[in-house]
Amino acid sequence: MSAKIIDGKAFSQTVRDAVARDVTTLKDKHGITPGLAVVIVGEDPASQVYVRNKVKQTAESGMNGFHFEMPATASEEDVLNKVRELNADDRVNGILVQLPLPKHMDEAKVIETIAPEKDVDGFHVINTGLLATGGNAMVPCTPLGCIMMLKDTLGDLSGMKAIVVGRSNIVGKPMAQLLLDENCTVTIAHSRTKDLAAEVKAADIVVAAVGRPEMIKGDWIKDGATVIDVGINRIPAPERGDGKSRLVGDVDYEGAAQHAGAITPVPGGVGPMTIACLLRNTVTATCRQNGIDCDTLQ
Ligand SMILES: Nc1nc(=O)c2c([nH]1)NC[C@@H]1CN(c3ccc(C(=O)N[C@@H](CCC(=O)O)C(=O)O)cc3)C=[N+]21
Repeated sequence: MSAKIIDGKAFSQTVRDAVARDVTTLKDKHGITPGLAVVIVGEDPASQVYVRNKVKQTAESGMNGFHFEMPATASEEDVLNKVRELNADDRVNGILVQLPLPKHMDEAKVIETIAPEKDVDGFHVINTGLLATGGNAMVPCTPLGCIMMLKDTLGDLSGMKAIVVGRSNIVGKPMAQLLLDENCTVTIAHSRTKDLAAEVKAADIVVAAVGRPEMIKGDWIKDGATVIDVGINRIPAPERGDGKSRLVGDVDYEGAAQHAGAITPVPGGVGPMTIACLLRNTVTATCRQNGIDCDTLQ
């Protein structure tokens, strides 16, 4: 069997086109230009591609982008004050504080200081609570992108067995919640799971979000299953002969593609969808802050 490749790059373009149309409507009909503020503290080389793409695509969507870089030596209070300033700024509808933060800062404290209605990452406890209880949450961008790709590939997910490998607050837990909302039977696996291979083998949907290069082996995948690979791992690539590294996911792509019905590549899968969903969330936040029904924009 040879798997269908789920093209996150192409799908993200469709999402971004729709966002751009919504931004045009918000400007023309309501006189509002959505604004997204991104705060980066210190330098994490791993996230530089992300930041570059984000800034470029915010501009392309017609939104206002506000970019703040603070040194790694900034104090927690400096970051909290920046967040408070953005909370109070009417031009800013969405706030993203790039994680991870330097070790001397309390990430939870910074996140909980973001106004929940501007929390376009969906990391604030108000939003995680709303997601868990079926409310009107801001949904974290990566899980949102994953569920969009799954529904686009499979249609109705009702009754399917899904496994999420990884239990982080930013991907694993909200992903499991979204799959549950689609009436999947959901397993959350982690480092203490006994016989992970057997758990994965039972699943119709596999979402891998562990951050370990190629740890999910191809022969663990049930024939015909749909595989969503959230991992973006940079590893040495001596075979290239040019000293450069390469990107791999959390799934052994070549092996898994022999069994899967459909699979996301890395790069070009979940990553581009995450950014598109950040823009989508910024439009959603703008609508909610202004009492506009987002569904009627186009
Ligand atoms: N508050 C916060 N929210 C985040 O959503 C967040 C964050 N902090 N910190 C860093 C991580 C990382 N992240 C990525 C998103 C897209 C790509 C992406 O688009 N990758 C492309 C290109 C990869 C490449 O070529 O290097 C791809 O997968 O095809 C990568 C990484 C969001 N993060």
